[in-house]
Amino acid sequence: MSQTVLAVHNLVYSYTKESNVLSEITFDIKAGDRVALMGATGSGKSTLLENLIGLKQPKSGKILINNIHVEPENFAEVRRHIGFGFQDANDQLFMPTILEDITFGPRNYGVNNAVAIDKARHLLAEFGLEAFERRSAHELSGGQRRLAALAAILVLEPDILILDEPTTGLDPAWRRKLAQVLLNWQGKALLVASHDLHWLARVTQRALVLYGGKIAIDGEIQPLLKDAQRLDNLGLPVDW
Ligand SMILES: Nc1ncnc2c1ncn2[C@@H]1O[C@H](COP(=O)(O)OP(=O)(O)OP(=O)(O)O)[C@@H](O)[C@H]1O
Repeated sequence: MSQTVLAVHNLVYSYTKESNVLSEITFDIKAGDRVALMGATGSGKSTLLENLIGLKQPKSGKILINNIHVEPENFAEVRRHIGFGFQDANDQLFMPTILEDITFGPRNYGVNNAVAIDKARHLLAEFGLEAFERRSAHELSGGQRRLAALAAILVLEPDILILDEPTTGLDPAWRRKLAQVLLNWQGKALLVASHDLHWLARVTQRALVLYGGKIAIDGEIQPLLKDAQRLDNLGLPVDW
């Protein structure tokens, strides 16, 4: 049986004393699982993702990554297992060149510079960005920046990749390119929050849907996306 990479038990989170944004959130993600996190605007997707990586602290409940509690004393260790892509790729690219951005993480973890460069170049070639390695992030298009940020995450070989709205601002060709990159990245766990239902249907197999602060659905994505009425009831009308 596949190893559980992420386990969430009864997570509760609130911004205010009056009400909880998330409650009774329980689910597991195993190695090889490809999971879509869906929900209407304001349903709590980003809040949940930020709890998973320790940027926010739950009011109660447990989060385990590879059996390690996501708690302040373990953050450094836990973050070695997680790759997190922010909504804004600019948050992840800050070095003078893309090559330095991608090698920054491995070098920080003590990987030999030549090995780090080799890995980075391999990813740049896979993503079709090899000609841009000496450019800085602000000299790239939005789509190129997004893939460069993804390369900076994947170079660390995380056990779980967590992405928040990765297709925002991408045209159909770049949405397809991003999907192909993620489909080639097999065997590891993927959790991706998005409003882009058609794109999610190509990249993931399972849907977690947040509604009313809870997980309303945890099941196969394909039948759900064919059920327009159900999606509508969950605040996810199709083709709007
Ligand atoms: N810093 C904050 N203080 C108070 N409430 C907040 C804060 N950040 C978010 N919220 C509220 O928490 C709820 C969940 O927000 P969140 O950003 O997690 O939703 P989301 O599903 O990611 O939305 P979107 O699809 O628009 O990105 C919303 O009602 C939002 O207004």
